[in-house]
Amino acid sequence: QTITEDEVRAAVGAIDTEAIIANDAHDRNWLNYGLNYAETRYSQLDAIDTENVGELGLQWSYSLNSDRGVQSTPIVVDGVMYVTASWSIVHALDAVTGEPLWVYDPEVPGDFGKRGCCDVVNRGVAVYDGKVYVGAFDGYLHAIDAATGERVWRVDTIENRDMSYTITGAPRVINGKVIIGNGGAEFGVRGYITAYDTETGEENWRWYTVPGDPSEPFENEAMEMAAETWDPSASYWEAGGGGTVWDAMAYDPDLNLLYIGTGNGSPWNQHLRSPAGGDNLFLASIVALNPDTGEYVWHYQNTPGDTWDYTSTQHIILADLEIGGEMRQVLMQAPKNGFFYVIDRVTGEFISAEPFVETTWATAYGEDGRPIENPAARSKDEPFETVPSAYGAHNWHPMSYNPDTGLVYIPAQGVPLVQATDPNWELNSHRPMSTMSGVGWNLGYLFNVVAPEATPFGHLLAWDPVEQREVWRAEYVSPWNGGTLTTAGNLVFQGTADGRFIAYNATDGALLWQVPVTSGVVAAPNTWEHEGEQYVTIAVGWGGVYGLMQRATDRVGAGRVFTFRVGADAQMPEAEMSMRTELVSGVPYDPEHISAGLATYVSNCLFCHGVPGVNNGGAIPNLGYSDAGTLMDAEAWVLEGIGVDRGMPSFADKLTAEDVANLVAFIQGTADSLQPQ
Ligand SMILES: O=C(O)c1cc(C(=O)O)c2c(n1)C(=O)C(=O)c1cc(C(=O)O)[nH]c1-2
Ligand SMILES: [Ca+2]
Repeated sequence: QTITEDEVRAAVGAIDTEAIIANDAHDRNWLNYGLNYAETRYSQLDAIDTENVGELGLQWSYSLNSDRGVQSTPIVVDGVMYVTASWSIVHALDAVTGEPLWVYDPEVPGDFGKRGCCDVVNRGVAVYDGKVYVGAFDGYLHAIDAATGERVWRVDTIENRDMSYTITGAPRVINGKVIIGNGGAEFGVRGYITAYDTETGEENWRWYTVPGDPSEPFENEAMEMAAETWDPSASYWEAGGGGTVWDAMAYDPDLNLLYIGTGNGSPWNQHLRSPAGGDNLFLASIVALNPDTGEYVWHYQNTPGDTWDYTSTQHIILADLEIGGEMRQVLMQAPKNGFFYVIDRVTGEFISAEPFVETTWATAYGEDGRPIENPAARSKDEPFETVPSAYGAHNWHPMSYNPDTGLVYIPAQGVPLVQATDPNWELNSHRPMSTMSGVGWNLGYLFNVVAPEATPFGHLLAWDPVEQREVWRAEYVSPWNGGTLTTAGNLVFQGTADGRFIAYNATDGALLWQVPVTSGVVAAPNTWEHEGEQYVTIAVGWGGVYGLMQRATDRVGAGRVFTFRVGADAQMPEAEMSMRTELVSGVPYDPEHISAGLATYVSNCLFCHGVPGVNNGGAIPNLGYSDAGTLMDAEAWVLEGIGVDRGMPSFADKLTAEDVANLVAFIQGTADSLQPQ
């Protein structure tokens, strides 16, 4: 090992708010989830450029020992790397050699997996004053000694553990406070964001995104204002209201403003949530807060009265752009709803919004900053195919902004879905694991009662935010490609759903270098310098909400971190695991049990395992491709909980041995019907 505990202590001990800001002068370290507080993911390092990028070779790779989604952007401080795997496990590595320094497991119970909508993922850590901070999937925020990996403190961020709150996002540290939001709006929660003292873990402030029980006093004036935009007769607040702050944050130190993105409503369907309509503040909005006090400063709502899971939690980037001959301090966002926004970050004033993919829910934005909606898109009486769908035209996968090219590099996509109002939805009938709840999603919609017409796609989109137009694109075979990094070497780096890591020319999109990695990629790469040498790192591991059930490559290796350097020549590893590609056969069953098994399957298994044999699964196995032994052992999996550590809950208090026999009949029967005759 080349790095000592004292060296780590000194390096991370020197990180404070000023040090994060000072790193902007050279970008040698990667100190914040999005590199800097502006979250540009543009590095000034230029030793790797369009001339020599083709000579990148493997410096090292490191197994994260995980089989679910890896979404982490590593943090790098003076040659020490902190990267997270699924289940929020933190790995500290020597960044130059890939040797582990320590591993910290926050011990998220496997049973907690069912409380998240979208895989047991984690997007990374924050570092500050000698400590590493991770928000664990079960809602605890941990402070860890950066040198030893010992826990310093742990706090519970969840105010009501009967509700399905989680954490997937990376914390940010500003002015001595560590700030984190939660996920959970698919299940029914009330969104908020909380700041804790970095030293002690003591709560400094909490800001709710939507109003609560109207019989209680409002927490602040912002909540009073927000309440006027909800149907006062509705009991939305009993379902939580939604608005979770599950990913994006950015900070402007000069304005001392923290920008957050808020999520969708709980339930999704606005006819059920707030029948009289209204904007339903602060759902699907960008909100500016004072990071010292948590006080509201301004907001801009991208999607008024959200009913489509059009979260505005997608990446926010701060930049200064010349618009109409004037320099403007702006923020940029490409949220799920398919429009690219440029907003004045001082005042919240709307500057422009244009579609970066096809959009059917709205055609354009008016000068007032409101969408011109297609009235059919709210699917009140008839199903409607919204484009984009709830998967988003762009999801959490970080974009990047290169001030040299003036372009934003967006992982854009389309995943077709048709939404129809669920006539049988009842408030709070859907709690985690309740009967007929799927796994507890609480949306108020049915999906694909009519087949969608759109075709799925994924591409890397280079977008000019001033002119609001596409400049170039790179097409992929599938949606759900990784986040992007751009550099002063005139490069864009991105990993793909089909398991490649690619470098493009940032100006024109020419593909300059690519290498196959051990599984599909969803995370964003980073770059950093140590002792005069520039490195590029990507954490690989297929998963996240689309990746749970679908995949675009047969390579399904464990989560793994890869670091590249010009001239390095370590051997690229092979994928350790491969998928079974034969349908299950030979498991005995009674054909009369198939139809009962179908009903049980749809309400308990479908949401994660998909339709047996229809495609070969993603991070969660498709049971149509089980081996016969596993299926014969179904009672152990379903009733005895042998898979709990891997996230497969026990259904012992919900299903019987007879139900399991029916499930087996349905799975084997379906596989038999799909066998070529
Ligand atoms: O409403 C929420 O609270 C919430 C949370 C999360 C999450 O925490 O990961 C996702 C979403 N929504 C969501 O809508 C979504 O598409 C999504 C994708 C992913 C992922 O990790 O792949 N997470 C989430
Ligand atoms: Ca959501």
